[in-house]
Amino acid sequence: MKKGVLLVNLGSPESPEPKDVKKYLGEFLMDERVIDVPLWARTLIVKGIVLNTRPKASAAAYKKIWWEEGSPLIVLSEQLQDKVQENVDFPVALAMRYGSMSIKKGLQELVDKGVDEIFLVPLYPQFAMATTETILVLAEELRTEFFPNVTIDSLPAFYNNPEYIGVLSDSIARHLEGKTYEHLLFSYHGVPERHIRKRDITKSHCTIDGSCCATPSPAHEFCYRHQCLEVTRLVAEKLGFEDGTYSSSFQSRLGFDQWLLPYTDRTIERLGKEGVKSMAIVTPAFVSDCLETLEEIAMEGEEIFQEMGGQGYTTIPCLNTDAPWVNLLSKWINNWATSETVSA
Ligand SMILES: C=CC1=C(C)c2cc3[nH]c(cc4nc(cc5[nH]c(cc1n2)c(C)c5CCC(=O)O)C(CCC(=O)O)=C4C)c(C)c3C=C
Ligand SMILES: [Fe+2]
Ligand SMILES: [Fe+2]
Repeated sequence: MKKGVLLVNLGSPESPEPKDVKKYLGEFLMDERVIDVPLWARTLIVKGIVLNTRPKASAAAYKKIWWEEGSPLIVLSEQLQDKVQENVDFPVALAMRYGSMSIKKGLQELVDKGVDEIFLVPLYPQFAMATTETILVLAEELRTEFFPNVTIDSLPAFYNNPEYIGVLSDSIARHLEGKTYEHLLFSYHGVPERHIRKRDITKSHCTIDGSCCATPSPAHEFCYRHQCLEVTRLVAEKLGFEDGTYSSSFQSRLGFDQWLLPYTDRTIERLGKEGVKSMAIVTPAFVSDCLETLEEIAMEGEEIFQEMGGQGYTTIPCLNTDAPWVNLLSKWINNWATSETVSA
């Protein structure tokens, strides 16, 4: 048996031009785990509405953050892959759930190198139907159809792993050193509330009423909201933050459904209106900086805060290729390779 690793992130358009953004959004949003409505309704929403309106605006946003080497999300994920490869003695491949760097190509690349035991690493600290689940389901479908002789293990969500919380807390503390800030906002990518209810294995726990996520339940294994709020709680505990100096919010909503509250843009607005003069913001649903952190948070967020009278606005980068994060991820991979159990 030969081992190999497949790191998987979300993906980006091929270029920040509207036609490429449209193609990418078409694939992404037609995923039944992202826009989780019947096919006819999804087709109507995505092809009839979103793809006729959004690509132009999204392309303009991508243009603001695009690097000479390409999409920040892809470039940073490739750099992460290279650094992890330096610490691991078997092949480390990289794939994206959407776009040309497909999971099928990633699996094929490993198989071509003689790999038949694969460790699949969704690059998301929290479980969500629209991220981790869609990766795991597609990888298993591809395995069954094209690579039946390969085995696939996967890294579970690591939102509450003490070493991950340590690495994230150290990064936050380092970026806040010497900075003045009155409030630290933990902004997570949002999902429609319906996604949380759908993955409630108890069928009754997730009332999303303010307290369910703080009440222990087996539902939390698949509760994105609980897993996000836990990251905030654990980091705040680790760094000794006082109540009232930090909070959590959810960004990047799409459409008219009820998404997880409170919304990040409204929270930044409220903080500014309430007279907070300086704030910092961290985005722990992402391990690599991307459109949602570099444009929506670092650019739009600052603009909103300043319009409301805020002055100091500090954006904390994602873990990207920080050595402690690279080392921790490499350690989980090497642990998988040497033990029978898979845990983060
Ligand atoms: C971090 C986890 C993510 C979850 C959960 C998630 C859910 C989710 N996203 C959309 C719609 C869009 N997301 C977009 C960009 C985007 N989303 C994530 C991550 C999560 N999404 C990332 C890392 C990115 C950035 C990609 C990049 O190229 O840098 C976009 C595209 C950009 C835009 O037009 O704003 C859309 C659209 C839904 C509907 C959803 C859950 C149902
Ligand atoms: Fe998203
Ligand atoms: Fe909950």
